[in-house]
Amino acid sequence: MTNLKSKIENPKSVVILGAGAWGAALAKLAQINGHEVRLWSRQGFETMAVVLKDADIVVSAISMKGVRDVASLVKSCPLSPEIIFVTATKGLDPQTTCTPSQIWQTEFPHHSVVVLSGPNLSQEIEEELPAASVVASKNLVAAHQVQLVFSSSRFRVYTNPDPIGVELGGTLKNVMAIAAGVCDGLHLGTNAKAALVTRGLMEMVRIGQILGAKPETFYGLSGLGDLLATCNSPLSRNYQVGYQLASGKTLTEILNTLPGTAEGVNTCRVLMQISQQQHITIPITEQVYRLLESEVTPQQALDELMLRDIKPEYNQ
Ligand SMILES: NC(=O)C1=CN([C@@H]2O[C@H](COP(=O)(O)OP(=O)(O)OC[C@H]3O[C@@H](n4cnc5c(N)ncnc54)[C@H](OP(=O)(O)O)[C@@H]3O)[C@@H](O)[C@H]2O)C=CC1
Ligand SMILES: O=C(CO)COP(=O)(O)O
Repeated sequence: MTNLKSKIENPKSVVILGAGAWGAALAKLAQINGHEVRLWSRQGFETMAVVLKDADIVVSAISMKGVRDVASLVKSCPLSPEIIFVTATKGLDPQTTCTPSQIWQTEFPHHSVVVLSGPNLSQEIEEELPAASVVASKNLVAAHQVQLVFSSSRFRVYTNPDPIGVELGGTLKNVMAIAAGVCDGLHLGTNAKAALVTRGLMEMVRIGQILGAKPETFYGLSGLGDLLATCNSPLSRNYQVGYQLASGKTLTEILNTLPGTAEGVNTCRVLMQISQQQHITIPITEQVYRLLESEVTPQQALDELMLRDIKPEYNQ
């Protein structure tokens, strides 16, 4: 355990890849802790090689669609063997169904890869409101290094030894946040929302276990915590997608005006591929998918869920 009140004795050189909402918020968190921070964006003037020079920690806050390209660009640059990679992306690769950390680990098999995920709506972090998050890795020494970089009196960071569970918690909840937005957009009430989020969590655990996550991880900050944040906040872009679908807008109209990325849209499609390959029952995800594909209306999606076969709460 480390006493945070002691001043930072070992400032790191931190590179943040992606200058979107989350990259900018993470850069600010590391900067206020006294670390040297450089932000890379594909729209910036500095080359990746220049930005990465002497980096200790490289944080990817790129949206899922750019992760593969950015990881191979990083691979083409000279790198210290000591660099720790941190991934903060909450998505799944449509081509391979891999998580972002699996992509980074495959590209950099000799480096430590740490997942950072939690209930962290970037606007609240920018407003300096208190929040907590999780850093997870097979290498807990590396996770602790990253914990030190970001921990402060307003950002409390925990370590966790289940990177795939922590990563999937943050990724799968985006689909549930779309469903929660629909629920609120249809004014279905608090009971309906509680049922949706609870059954959604069970669905997340079911998928997560098959993909190698520990069930208990989903009851922590990166699972239940992020589910509560994004299913209840209009700041969540995924929630906004659902809310606006319920108000009759098309997905194209919504995405054209949405500020930033709603990863749940792509994640939902990838989860349908996974559920077909692995025969996993994911009724809520399936209805969100059908809604996104305009195969059902919000009301029809609700009816489909309510009229499924009745069954015991556990061991469906
Ligand atoms: N915002 C939030 O509250 C949180 C977001 N996240 C996750 O972080 C990730 C980023 O989210 P957020 O910052 O909000 O999204 P934004 O849409 O604000 O930013 C996305 C970033 O990814 C970059 N990017 C996208 N495609 C490429 C590409 N092909 N090559 C290089 N860069 C690319 C964008 O660059 P450009 O600007 O040039 O398009 C931009 O810097 C998502 O996976 C999200 O789920 C996680 C926790 C909190
Ligand atoms: O992941 C997030 C908060 O933890 C951000 O949610 P959205 O991507 O839905 O805005």
